[in-house]
Amino acid sequence: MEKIKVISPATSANLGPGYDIFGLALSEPYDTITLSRSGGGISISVKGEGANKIPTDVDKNTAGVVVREIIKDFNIKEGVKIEIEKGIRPGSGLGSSAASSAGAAFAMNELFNLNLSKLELVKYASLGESISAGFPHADNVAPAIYGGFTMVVNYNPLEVLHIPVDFEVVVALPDIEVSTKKAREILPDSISLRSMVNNVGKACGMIYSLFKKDVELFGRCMMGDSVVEPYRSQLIPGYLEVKEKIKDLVYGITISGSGPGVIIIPKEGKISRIKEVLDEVWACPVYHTKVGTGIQILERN
Ligand SMILES: Nc1ncnc2c1ncn2[C@@H]1O[C@H](COP(=O)(O)OP(=O)(O)OP(=O)(O)O)[C@@H](O)[C@H]1O
Ligand SMILES: N[C@@H](CCO)C(=O)O
Repeated sequence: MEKIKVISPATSANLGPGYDIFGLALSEPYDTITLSRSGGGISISVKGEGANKIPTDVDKNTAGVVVREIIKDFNIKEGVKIEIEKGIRPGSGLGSSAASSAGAAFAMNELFNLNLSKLELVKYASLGESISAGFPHADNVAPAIYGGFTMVVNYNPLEVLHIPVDFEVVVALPDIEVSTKKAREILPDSISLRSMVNNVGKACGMIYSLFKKDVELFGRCMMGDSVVEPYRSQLIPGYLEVKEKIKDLVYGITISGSGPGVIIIPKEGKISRIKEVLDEVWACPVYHTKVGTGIQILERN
């Protein structure tokens, strides 16, 4: 194989109480990533949403870092041309940086027949997250690779659990820039025992709800985070207003990843009213989508 083209989806990390643990793959938006074997070295081109804000330097681009590390570890003698078409705006809270790193890891595995497991792909992909977030958090790259709902239950050694799920979500992307690095820096180093008990309880409720297919329980527990949302909501003007205005139209709403994206679990028949509220407050892009199945191959030749 000389060339492979994949689509790598947006993901929503944390989902309220599952900070750095829970993640959900979305069906859209997504990045399209093409890797081709080339004579030597690594080259990167980026076009699409927010391309002007994304470095093409191998050591600063999340896909570049992943390709560089795989080439080194597998002693690959060829070069790789990376073409990224961004469908996910960077700094969105929708796993824009993760979509590129996960897509690159997945495509390298196919292009060079490396036979890496999904867990190994997550390990490589999370190296890309180190440069965008300052920490190799895997809660966006895991759902991009596995699809559905994922839990990073341990970081060292890495352990990822996966539950395939299928429900509708609405994602709003206000025109506000929040960098993951900054949104991590404002969080406290320690929390009270009471907050810990609250968040663990809500996280347990969410996992149980997936086995019971109880989307109401999922959304209600997702809104129960008492640790992260109180800090990060300050970085997203309009968030608390939207939350109050749509509370009767949704099963749940929370900040997606580090924001400013917001993930909403809508009640049946309420989508158009939800969109009206989002339009009144933010007049921003809104995706009515559903949980996705992760990275897909578009072409290989
Ligand atoms: N291929 C890439 N795609 C997107 N962002 C990239 C890429 N390579 C490097 N970056 C950098 O990563 C940063 C964006 O990552 P950040 O984690 O802040 O946003 P995000 O991935 O959309 O959000 P989140 O991780 O909260 O879901 C930007 O500074 C951007 O320049
Ligand atoms: N868990 C990470 C996800 C970033 O998308 C954070 O919230 O900082």
